[in-house]
Amino acid sequence: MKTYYETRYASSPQGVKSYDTQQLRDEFLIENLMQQDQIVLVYSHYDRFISGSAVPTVNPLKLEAIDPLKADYFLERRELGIINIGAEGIVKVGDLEYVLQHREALYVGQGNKEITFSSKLATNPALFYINSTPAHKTYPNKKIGINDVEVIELGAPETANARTLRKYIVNSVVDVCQLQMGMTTLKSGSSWNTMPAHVHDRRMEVYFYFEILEDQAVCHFMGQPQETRHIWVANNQAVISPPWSIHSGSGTSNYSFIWGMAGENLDYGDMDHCKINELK
Ligand SMILES: O=C(O)C(=O)C[C@H](O)C(=O)CO
Ligand SMILES: [Zn+2]
Repeated sequence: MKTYYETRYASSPQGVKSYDTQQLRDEFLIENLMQQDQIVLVYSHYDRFISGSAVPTVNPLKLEAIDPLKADYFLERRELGIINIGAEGIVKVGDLEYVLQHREALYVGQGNKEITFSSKLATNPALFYINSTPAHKTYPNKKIGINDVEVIELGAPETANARTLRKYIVNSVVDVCQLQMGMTTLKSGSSWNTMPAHVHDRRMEVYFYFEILEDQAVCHFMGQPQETRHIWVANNQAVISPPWSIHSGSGTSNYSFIWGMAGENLDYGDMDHCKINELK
């Protein structure tokens, strides 16, 4: 089977208070991304956000509609964002081919029927990370190269949170219905992402962690600001963040992550920041 999918339902903050470690992981952690020769998709009931991956080697992989969509094709009522974190790959949309190098992205608008993923070299494949959200309108497809992104430097070495944030799929770079995607890379010696932490009840978010060194991990924090929980995350794993939850992490070494979100608005800056010394 080339496409594997699973569904995750929404949890209330009250319910999550009593979750044990395994239940937290079952509900919010996505452990099986970046499987060779497979498309893996996780359909979340938070804003009907899909997170997934495609790792083609010898043969191309076709993005097919999954049963929860009850659609004739995947993008019938959806838009798609793709970021390649592997070697050179090609995304074919209808008759058009988009070559994506390492850390390049593609936005694909609603209504495109045929999407296939392939790698230039089967021995050194592309690693496509995928996010998709419901869409009401078709916007043009757009490749986003490393020079097209908006770059922000955040944090400081003194507070162990110096990092570079790159906005790939935001409405100042590409027209979208509701999807936003970007990448954040921690500077050497810094460990904390998204600290000070925030919530945005208007949008859910998914963090996909990569470039975590072997034998290292990131401790991801979630939950309401005064009722936090943690989930240990390994390389190429993602965490679903409900709209009511903080999403922040501290690594035992350097790492990067791709954030993707959707919901009520396209305002990246719409966040309620939490006071660090008031977190519980
Ligand atoms: O390091 C950060 O700070 C982030 O990457 C924050 C995310 O972009 C985010 O949570 C946007 O809402
Ligand atoms: Zn956020």
